[in-house]
Amino acid sequence: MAESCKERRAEIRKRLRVLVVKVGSNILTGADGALSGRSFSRIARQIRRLRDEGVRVVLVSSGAIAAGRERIGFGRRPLSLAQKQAAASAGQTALMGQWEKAFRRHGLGVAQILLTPSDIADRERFTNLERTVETLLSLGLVPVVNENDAVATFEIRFGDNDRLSAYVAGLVRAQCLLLLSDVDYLYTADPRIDPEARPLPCVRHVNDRTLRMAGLSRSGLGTGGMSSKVGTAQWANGWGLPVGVLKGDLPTGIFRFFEGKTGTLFDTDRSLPSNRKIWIGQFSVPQGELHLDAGAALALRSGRTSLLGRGVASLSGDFLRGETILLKDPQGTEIARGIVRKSSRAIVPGEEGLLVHRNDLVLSDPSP
Ligand SMILES: Nc1ncnc2c1ncn2[C@@H]1O[C@H](COP(=O)(O)OP(=O)(O)O)[C@@H](O)[C@H]1O
Ligand SMILES: N[C@@H](CCC(=O)OP(=O)(O)O)C(=O)O
Repeated sequence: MAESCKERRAEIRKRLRVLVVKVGSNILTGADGALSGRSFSRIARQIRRLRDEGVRVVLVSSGAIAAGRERIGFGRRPLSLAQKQAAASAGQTALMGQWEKAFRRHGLGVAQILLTPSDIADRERFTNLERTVETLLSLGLVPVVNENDAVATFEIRFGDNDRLSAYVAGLVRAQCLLLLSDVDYLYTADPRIDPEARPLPCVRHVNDRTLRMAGLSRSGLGTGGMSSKVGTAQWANGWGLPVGVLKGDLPTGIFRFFEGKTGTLFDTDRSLPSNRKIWIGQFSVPQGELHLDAGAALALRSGRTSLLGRGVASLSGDFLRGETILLKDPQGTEIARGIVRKSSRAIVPGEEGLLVHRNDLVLSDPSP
């Protein structure tokens, strides 16, 4: 492995205070599809060690649907959405039971959190959630997060836990996200299909080529496949979060990852913003737009000024004070996102007054 990649992992490890670990369904189940204790206990042991070394860990665990299939007797046959949701509901208790047992052996308690995208998009729910997770961590518990599959619909769902885990990492402002899978690296092609595929220890800029390597295939019980891990890494790297993909059922895999001995590091040279800025820039759903004049657009791009009403030429959408809006230049290009201090009804374009404070502004990436 190139020295710089190894050094980066050591650096991330040194700065690590909060880590999010996501565990895929495949490593939590045996060949028969039933939950199998081995990975649970290996992961719990490593998390205990991390905790002893001062790292707070939030777990995102898949496996509810796999566990529910077994419980209900669905086997491996394709399921309708309603059947999957029923399986998730029945399986979630079995899944938590396994985590509870595994962590108890190491003197740690667990706490369950089930999320839907609206819990993240709404500022108040997001901050409540943040407080809850923070309290759980300071009480020494391990939060175990999963999607609330029972209520999620096709339109309103994270879709897979790779993406959910990046949201959780933003929520707790983790310095790293680890995706534990049944494969030890991102390879140049799916290693189950192409025996010539080479492992990639370090990826610096995820691009279309990287996304193509992951293809569309996925293993037995997984939902997202490697492509959802690579897509998640691309998104998370974009706002400053390094992401690792590694094999999850090894006794000391997490430590070996940070020693540079296994796994792929999707690295970024951006520094991690505050979680408020992560929320504004990535997680919130903009409710409207302010169209700026050329002077205001230029000033805003410097990233150091607040937006005053006199720089606004027009607006669109129906938004409330405290919601997120897009700020666009006269050509219609998005410059930034920010939390607005007045509702759309109270704004008169061109009129004096603070509309978005610079602390509530996040500059958007210039389009490539
Ligand atoms: N380029 C690739 N490198 C590594 N694994 C790949 C690649 N392309 C496809 N895969 C497949 O992705 C699978 C992991 O994704 P997935 O089944 O969703 O697991 P999980 O349950 O851990 O989320 C691997 O088992 C592997 O066969
Ligand atoms: N919420 C689902 C997990 C969906 C999912 O992303 O699964 P995986 O690809 O195994 O991480 C469950 O608990 O079964």
